[in-house]
Amino acid sequence: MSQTKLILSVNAGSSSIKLSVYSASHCATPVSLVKSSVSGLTSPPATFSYSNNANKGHKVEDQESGDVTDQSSALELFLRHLGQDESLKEHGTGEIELVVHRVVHGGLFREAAVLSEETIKEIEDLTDLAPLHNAAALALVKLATQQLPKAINIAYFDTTFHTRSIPPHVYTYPLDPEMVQRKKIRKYGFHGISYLFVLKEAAEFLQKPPEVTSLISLHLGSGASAVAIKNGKSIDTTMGLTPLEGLPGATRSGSIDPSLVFHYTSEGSSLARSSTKELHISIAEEILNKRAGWYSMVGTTDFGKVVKGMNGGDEKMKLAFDLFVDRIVGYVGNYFVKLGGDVDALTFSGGIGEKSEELRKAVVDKVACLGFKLDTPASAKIGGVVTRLGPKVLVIKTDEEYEMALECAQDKRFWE
Ligand SMILES: Nc1ncnc2c1ncn2[C@@H]1O[C@H](COP(=O)(O)OP(=O)(O)O)[C@@H](O)[C@H]1O
Ligand SMILES: CC(=O)OP(=O)(O)O
Ligand SMILES: [Mg+2]
Repeated sequence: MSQTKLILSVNAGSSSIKLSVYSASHCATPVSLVKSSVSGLTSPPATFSYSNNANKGHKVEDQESGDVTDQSSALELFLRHLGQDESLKEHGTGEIELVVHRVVHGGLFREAAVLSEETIKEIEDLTDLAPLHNAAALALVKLATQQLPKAINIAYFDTTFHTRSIPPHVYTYPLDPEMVQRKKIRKYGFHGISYLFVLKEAAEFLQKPPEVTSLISLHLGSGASAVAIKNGKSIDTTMGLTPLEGLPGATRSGSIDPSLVFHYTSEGSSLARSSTKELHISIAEEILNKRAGWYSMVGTTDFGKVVKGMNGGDEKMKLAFDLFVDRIVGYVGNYFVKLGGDVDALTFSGGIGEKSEELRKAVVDKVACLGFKLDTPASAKIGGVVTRLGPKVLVIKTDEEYEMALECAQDKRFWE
């Protein structure tokens, strides 16, 4: 029997940070001890929750945390609460030994990477290609290294699930091959940790091995994307070189006519004021990443408020909702064709996918011509990890933190 270790999973999204602690041993299923999150980072004040599964464990429910303004201050708050959580001392050495970080852009890394000076440098070089994510993730790595000095830090990448299998004619952009090669310009794809979790859960639910399971999966959160999974492998996804391509999001435009940039502002290529030493962001990139999406259309990053406003008769909110549905169903149609109609399920995940019955109903109604339908009321309670809403429609509560801990428990590099 191998030793038990405490793993801390750190999932820095664009509007939230999700943190979980697991007790794990090599090749065993990690046991969840603590779940915590800070949400609403783009619509302050942020909300902090902490819950230990043990009866006597530490608990904080939806506490407004005005002084938490970014992912790093969120991790500091979490670590203060973790320090007060006596029950963790009963597991393993009582100290966090492995910290697994979700790093959104992993370029061509083919597997998880132990964070060293060299791998951190490689990730730093990708920072400008995930302007809302990579710099924040690296700041968290630095903080975790300072505050948990004995732990090994490991990066799990959103990109690997896609870069392992998307074929060249899909990942190549029609541009000068010399420049493409030199600048490593290609579709990378993101949300891959979430899609791997969704694939495994959908396959188990459908009682099929993942290797023969085909899905159209939607990850709809602050950042939104879709993927076509053929026999367990990503064959296309909507995000590209950066997480900006494809579907619109809370503050992101998604795909637009590239010429629009030059019409929008004559200073598009100048550096934005928010550029830092670590992150170079042009004015155009700032507008399309941080000042677009439903935030720009209706002034909120919370899609729940978009739905509420629409239901209350607000026409602008309805436009934002309809536009999102339109772009989603366009990709569902596209991927249905790419999968030759061989689709085991259409799955919904992410904050919006898991919580908005209106959005799910609108999407499924529009793709009814492809054979998808709801036979369970759209208002059905979403319980457990997988909820079936129709013959080929599933809601899957994604868990990137668990997926990273599971992969870590299975990787012999961390247990020798
Ligand atoms: N009840 C709800 N209805 C619709 N959308 C919701 C609801 N609750 C939360 N959301 C949306 O989910 C988003 C967060 O999704 P999540 O996947 O957790 O975020 P992130 O992209 O930061 O990882 C929020 O920004 C909000 O737009
Ligand atoms: C890649 C991405 O957009 O991630 P998130 O939705 O967590 O911000
Ligand atoms: Mg997320």
